[in-house]
Amino acid sequence: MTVADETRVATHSPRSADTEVTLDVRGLRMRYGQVDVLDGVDLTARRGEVVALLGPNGVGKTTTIEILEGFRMRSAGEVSVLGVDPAHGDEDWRSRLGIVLQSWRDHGKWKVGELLAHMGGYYQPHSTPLRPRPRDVTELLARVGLSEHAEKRVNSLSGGQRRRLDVAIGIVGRPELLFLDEPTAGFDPEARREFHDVVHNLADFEDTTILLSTHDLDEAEKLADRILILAGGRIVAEGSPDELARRVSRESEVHWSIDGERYVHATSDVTGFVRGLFAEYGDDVADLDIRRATLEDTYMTLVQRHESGEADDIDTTSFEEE
Ligand SMILES: Nc1ncnc2c1ncn2[C@@H]1O[C@H](COP(=O)(O)OP(=O)(O)OP(=O)(O)O)[C@@H](O)[C@H]1O
Repeated sequence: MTVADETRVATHSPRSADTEVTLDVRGLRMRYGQVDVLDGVDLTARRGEVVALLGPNGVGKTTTIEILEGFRMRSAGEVSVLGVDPAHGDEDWRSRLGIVLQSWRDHGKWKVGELLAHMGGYYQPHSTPLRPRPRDVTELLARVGLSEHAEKRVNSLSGGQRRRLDVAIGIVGRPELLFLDEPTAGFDPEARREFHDVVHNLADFEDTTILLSTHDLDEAEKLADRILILAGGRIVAEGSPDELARRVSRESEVHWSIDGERYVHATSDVTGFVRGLFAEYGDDVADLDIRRATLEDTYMTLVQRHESGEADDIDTTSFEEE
């Protein structure tokens, strides 16, 4: 398995407006008892796009994903997943989805390789020339870093290895659309990096659409073309990490030093400021560093704004202008 280049930050090209929409959700509502957990969620994803769903604990991320997977009936709203309403999805539709649940504790006595071959068997009748199904087990084990564990029983795997197997099960059928619910919980840094490589490859080379929920903002920033923040039952912000950062603060911090003395200046015109700095001090400028609000800063600000009731309108311009 190749080691991922962690400097790569969702660099695959943005999907154009005419790229096929694989996920389309309008006014999704979910009520548990007297509580409206989802209160009008709108979201869209295009083929090959990686979309990250962020939000505080208990906000309804898993509920949303389970509705899209067809595992949970919604209270109201329109939902189209690969052109089908999940409430009426048949076997053929299901074979086009890949699912990595938050926890999957079955099949403990199976050997890893055997389990993947068994699971893969379900997809064989749904193989197409464009998407040969299932994936080759040896290739799949290598891809998720489990080659050495093919003969081990599932219940003897570590937590992180088990999670890698969950990912392998999710992609054995070469899905067009992959749902990942907190996929890297329990991963060590190396496994996380390798997993990110797997996701980039799926999106870039196989045009797989990916919807993932995560609490790891660094992971969201590395993987996602677009980030959705769910709060109070709705998507309160969406956009690329940069677009979201600009919503919170249009200013970036420029740090530099001259003759060992350190300076910092906040500006919304970084290019103009830096040009002026070099025009004035030339080669004396050292340690130049430009810092924009991190996704964590942005996320905290947007969620707190929402919780304090001063939420602004959803900014969907990035998506509509594509
Ligand atoms: N079957 C159910 N019956 C009643 N309430 C439920 C049910 N499933 C979930 N809930 C409630 O709905 C809310 C949303 O839960 P959900 O698991 O979708 O949140 P989440 O955003 O995925 O949370 P986390 O980040 O902690 O995984 C929670 O308050 C939860 O307690």
